[in-house]
Amino acid sequence: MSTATKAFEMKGVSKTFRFFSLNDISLDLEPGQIMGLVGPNGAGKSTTIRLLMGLLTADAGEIRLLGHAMPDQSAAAKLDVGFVSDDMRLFQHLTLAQHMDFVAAIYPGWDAAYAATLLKRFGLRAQQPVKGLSTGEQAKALLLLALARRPKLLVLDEPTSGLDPVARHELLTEFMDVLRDDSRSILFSSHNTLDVERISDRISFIDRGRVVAASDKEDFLERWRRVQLRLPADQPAWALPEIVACERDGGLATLTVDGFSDDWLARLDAPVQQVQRMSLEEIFVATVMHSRQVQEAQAQ
Ligand SMILES: Nc1ncnc2c1ncn2[C@@H]1O[C@H](COP(=O)(O)OP(=O)(O)OP(=O)(O)O)[C@@H](O)[C@H]1O
Repeated sequence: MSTATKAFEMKGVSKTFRFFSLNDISLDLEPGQIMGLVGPNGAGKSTTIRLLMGLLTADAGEIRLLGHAMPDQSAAAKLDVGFVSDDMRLFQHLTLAQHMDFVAAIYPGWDAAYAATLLKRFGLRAQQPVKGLSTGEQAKALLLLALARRPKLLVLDEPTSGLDPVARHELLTEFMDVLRDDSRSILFSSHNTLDVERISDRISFIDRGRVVAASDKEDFLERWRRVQLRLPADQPAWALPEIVACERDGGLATLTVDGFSDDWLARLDAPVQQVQRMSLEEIFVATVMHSRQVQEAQAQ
């Protein structure tokens, strides 16, 4: 196990609003890794990130950002954390160059050469007042300001929303570049499972205020399969914990399996038609649907 300070840690964190509660969130990230936080609308992704950044105070639990207790030590933590969320705004009457000067004056890690490279790569004009930039350009400008600080941890709430596919591609490439220095880490939330699948080392699924699954990306992709096999219509389906869904069509059954292995499949002792890997999007949907079914069954 690594002894290095974790990029962040949340233990048993809860927060209740009038119509929503975030329950018992426990997540952590090793330095040098990217975590994708994935969840449906209103799942609690932004609330989790706001708690982590000390913008909200938890009702219960412990939060550490680069080893600093939050929110008490947030000033120390934030020196080394770059944060961008989609409700952030730039000063509309200033140019991007003025923003860059401003950020460079505050943060000692500012890397002017890297900022110049990002300006070119993102196709931004430093001398143009921000109010003349498109929405996507403003999002890229915010990301440039965060990236060029070379923070130890980047926390990005929906960083790719509003960006065109080319800009998204450039940004994801930039994220991978950040991790060339293996003490740096990224936490980002997204609905876009393709982006998450492409760059994350760790993935956490969140739904209705709870973490419903969290593991290494490879582990998710290895464990889940769609298995199609022949099963006579009059024979009951298997009641096994690994089978999270079973669709039947005449003599065919399609199983969605979490915990697949060749040995497991052999135990079913049925003629197999097809075994397919699942995309992260399919795994995400199956995880959320299954967790909701379990919760609803428990509530009855
Ligand atoms: N300050 C607040 N006061 C009351 N309710 C809040 C507050 N902040 C968030 N919520 C509620 O918490 C729930 C989760 O919101 P949150 O923004 O964390 O979700 P999300 O997963 O980021 O969603 P989306 O993908 O749609 O952005 C929502 O129902 C929202 O109304």
